[in-house]
Amino acid sequence: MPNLASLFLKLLTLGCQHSSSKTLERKVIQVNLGVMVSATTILTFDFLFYLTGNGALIYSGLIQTPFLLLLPTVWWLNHTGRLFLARWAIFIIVISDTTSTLLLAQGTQLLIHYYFLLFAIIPAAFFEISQWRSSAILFITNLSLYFFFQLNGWEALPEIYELQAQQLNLLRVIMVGSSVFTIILLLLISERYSERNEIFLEKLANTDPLTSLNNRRHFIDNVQQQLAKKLDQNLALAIIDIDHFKQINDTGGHDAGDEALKHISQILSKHVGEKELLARIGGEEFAILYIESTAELATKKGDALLRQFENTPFYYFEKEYKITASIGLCLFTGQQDLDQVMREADEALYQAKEGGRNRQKIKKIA
Ligand SMILES: Nc1nc2c(ncn2[C@@H]2O[C@H](COP(=O)(O)OP(=O)(O)OP(=O)(O)O)[C@@H](O)[C@H]2O)c(=O)[nH]1
Repeated sequence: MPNLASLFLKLLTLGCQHSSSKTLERKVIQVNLGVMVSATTILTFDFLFYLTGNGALIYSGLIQTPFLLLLPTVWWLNHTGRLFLARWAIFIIVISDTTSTLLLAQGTQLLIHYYFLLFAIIPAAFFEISQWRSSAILFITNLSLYFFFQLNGWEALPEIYELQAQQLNLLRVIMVGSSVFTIILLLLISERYSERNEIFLEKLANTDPLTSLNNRRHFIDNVQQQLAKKLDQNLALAIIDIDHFKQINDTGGHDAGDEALKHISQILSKHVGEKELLARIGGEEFAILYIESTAELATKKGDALLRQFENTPFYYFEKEYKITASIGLCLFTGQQDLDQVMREADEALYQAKEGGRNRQKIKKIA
């Protein structure tokens, strides 16, 4: 079973490695899925035709065999990076398949010409906006084919007229239903992919790429949201600045500095509670918003953090780097301007640095 699932996933994503964007990747997946849906539809109808025992329908199923065998070439084209050709290939195959079956066996009796409506709509999803000419050609061709057969009809092989009315109706319903199902499936994939892309882009816009912590902008947005929750709160904003960070870069190189920042981020992530907000707001500067925090609680937390830094040295290529930090803390109630709170915390941080580093200073604004 897991092998089947991984095979399905492999076939679905064939060619994605050649896609230059998430949108193109989605289209490649839709084309690959189109191959699966087309093959399943052909095989299902072949089976149903076999069940009816009607010779003309069984013959119409046989006519489809070469097209069924051609479908994997679409996967092969995607796999080899010929994404544009693959999209044309799937349409040429399914249009030829439908037309041959209609002309040589089924006529318009089973409503197979309704598929032309499906083939007219889908190119808009399969091709990119810049390839609108392909979408337009396929749209006009398929719509013309649909109108032609809808208005003029086409005679089926005589044996098809021997089908019972009930059988014929059932096959018609399945034929139209499968077109609608295909459209819904492709729409769902499109929606799911767009949703995933939005989440991905949002994360990218909100996160610091080096440490994966929230960035400054996202931190400020989150704090503003916290302030909007209620008027009077006990909040504390801490700005944490690593002491003499430049020395790590100077001694171990920029890469050592980067690794040290990751190490520091891990300590900070473990330190903050579930509801507290943490971010990297500058090069070697971090911020925490403590919620429901008195002066005593915030001081305790700050002290614990300073000890944690001291007790967790950073190693890079077996060299030990002692890490200490200075903290500027501002206690506030949520009714003040955030810029003012940040300025006060910065001022407290400056005092902590001036006072000899590896310490915290507290300010309170009412
Ligand atoms: N490796 C690395 N270094 C960074 C990054 N961002 C900032 N820095 C470095 O951090 C150092 C900050 O130096 P300063 O602002 O002089 O402060 P400091 O050396 O930490 O000293 P004090 O803050 O005064 O204790 C600079 O050398 C920056 O190049 C980064 O993303 N990666």
